[in-house]
Amino acid sequence: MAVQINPSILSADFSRLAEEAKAVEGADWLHVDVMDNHFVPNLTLGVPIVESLSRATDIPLDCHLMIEDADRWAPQYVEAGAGSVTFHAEACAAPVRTAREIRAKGARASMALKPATPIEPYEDLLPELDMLLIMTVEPGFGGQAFLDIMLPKIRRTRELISKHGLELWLQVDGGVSASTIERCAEAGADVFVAGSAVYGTDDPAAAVRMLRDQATGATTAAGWACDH
Ligand SMILES: O=C(CO)[C@H](O)[C@H](O)COP(=O)(O)O
Repeated sequence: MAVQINPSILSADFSRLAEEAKAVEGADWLHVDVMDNHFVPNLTLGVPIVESLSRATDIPLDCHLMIEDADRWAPQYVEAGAGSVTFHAEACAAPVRTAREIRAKGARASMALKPATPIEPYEDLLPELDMLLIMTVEPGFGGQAFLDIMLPKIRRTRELISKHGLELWLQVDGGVSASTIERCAEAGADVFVAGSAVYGTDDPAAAVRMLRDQATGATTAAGWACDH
């Protein structure tokens, strides 16, 4: 699979979301950060805004639910127009049932792990998922420094994906920029969320292209791109 770059609207201007979506034309997905001020200490947006945004852009929505009670809410984001819904392992009582519900409603099912949550207890669940998100910052805010200590977890997850022969996408989110994306790609990530590194520039579409070129180069050099 070719690498994918998903700009995070957490760093966009929330009063102009439709225009901000147009500013990243060429991006693979638009990463929508849903925060409830309980699971994370920040509050952003919910179902009605996702519904409006899905009508305002042709870029598919990659909704990252940083909320409690994810089992209850995840299917509603599919109904609101999300093409991919990510729930947190730490906030989901029944990840298999929730992933199956997301898929049954026609979206891609994804699970996220906070930095302190290991991948190993979830190995048997991986076939139920279309994507695994490894947080490379503590979730809640954009503009944080990338956590290098997550690179071994990315490597171990890539090895598990290869071991089981899965078509699972491996996403990283938090502090992904021109100076960190190559390390993530070398470690095995293939879907990259970037907020400030895209929306913090004068030309967000050009930033997407540059990040894509860097990640593609690093993935090819690492030599694992062709086997999945
Ligand atoms: O999920 C998130 C924070 O919880 C954001 O998607 C992430 O932090 C993106 O912002 P940046 O690229 O500036 O780190």
